[in-house]
Amino acid sequence: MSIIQTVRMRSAAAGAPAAGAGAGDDAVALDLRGVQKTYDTPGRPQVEAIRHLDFSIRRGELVCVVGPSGAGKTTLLRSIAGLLDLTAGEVVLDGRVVSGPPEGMAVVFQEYGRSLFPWMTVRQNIELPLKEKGIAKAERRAKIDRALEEVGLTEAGEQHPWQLSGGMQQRVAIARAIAFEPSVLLMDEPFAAVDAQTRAELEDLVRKLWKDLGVTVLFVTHDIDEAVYLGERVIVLSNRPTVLMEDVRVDLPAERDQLTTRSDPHFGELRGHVYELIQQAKRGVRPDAPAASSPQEA
Ligand SMILES: Nc1ncnc2c1ncn2[C@@H]1O[C@H](COP(=O)(O)OP(=O)(O)OP(=O)(O)O)[C@@H](O)[C@H]1O
Repeated sequence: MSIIQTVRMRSAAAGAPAAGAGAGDDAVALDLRGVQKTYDTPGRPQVEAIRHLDFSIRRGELVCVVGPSGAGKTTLLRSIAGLLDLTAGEVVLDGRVVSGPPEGMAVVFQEYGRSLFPWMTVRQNIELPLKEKGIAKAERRAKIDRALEEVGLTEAGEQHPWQLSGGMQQRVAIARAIAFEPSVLLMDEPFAAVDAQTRAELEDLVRKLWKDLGVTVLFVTHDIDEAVYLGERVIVLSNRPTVLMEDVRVDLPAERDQLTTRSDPHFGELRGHVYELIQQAKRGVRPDAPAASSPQEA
């Protein structure tokens, strides 16, 4: 997906207030209520991607989503981002039903190379959505400075993306997202295309930003270790059509680092548990499967 789509996402109008909004829970940033998505392409068989998803994310939480390949992770993310029409249910962001790309959301995609404009400097790339939002120049400058500092790229502002490493480019994409000060930051396998060492650094950057800025993060990944290392919760999806396998609470200490956390026996237990859930999901075990009938009933 391109930055153009990302920028448009941010500038479109927010949806209508959700039923019960106002009396709602201020602590909930994102609420999925009975979300269903079936792709219905004329001339092609229907694809039921999401059968039923209900979960919420509290303000300031960092939640990861994992699931087997083809489970519907991207469909889920695009549904939350207001890029797909749902078949049923609703996504509620800050008490408002998402009916198109919402104002308070920013997305970081895997393909940093395609999401940054190569002819613009790093600062100009970060500035673009701020301009779209109508923020005055002095304030834009301050927000860009802070975002660059947060991602450790203060010196790179006048460079172009193609002059930077892949990891640095992804930092620029993250800086652009946080400069915008979204209510919810969606990250779609953002580190899948970088080397292992850079990936570890970027994971630590996400934890740091999350703590510094208090932003709510929904992070989709294929990587079970990454999900457990980063998240306060890991939402495990079933195979397609998707339902929730389990919402796993990651009760590891808030202070995490690559060495200590990953060698914590409890990290190993959590990792093993999520791994086992994914293996079950791949075998077709799912919570909504009808219970096997007893011989008497057969
Ligand atoms: N535009 C579309 N039209 C029809 N079917 C689609 C469309 N997009 C996705 N699908 C189907 O929906 C299902 C879920 O796809 P999705 O890309 O959301 O899964 P995923 O979990 O992100 O996959 P992966 O782990 O491989 O990235 C798949 O069967 C896919 O083929």
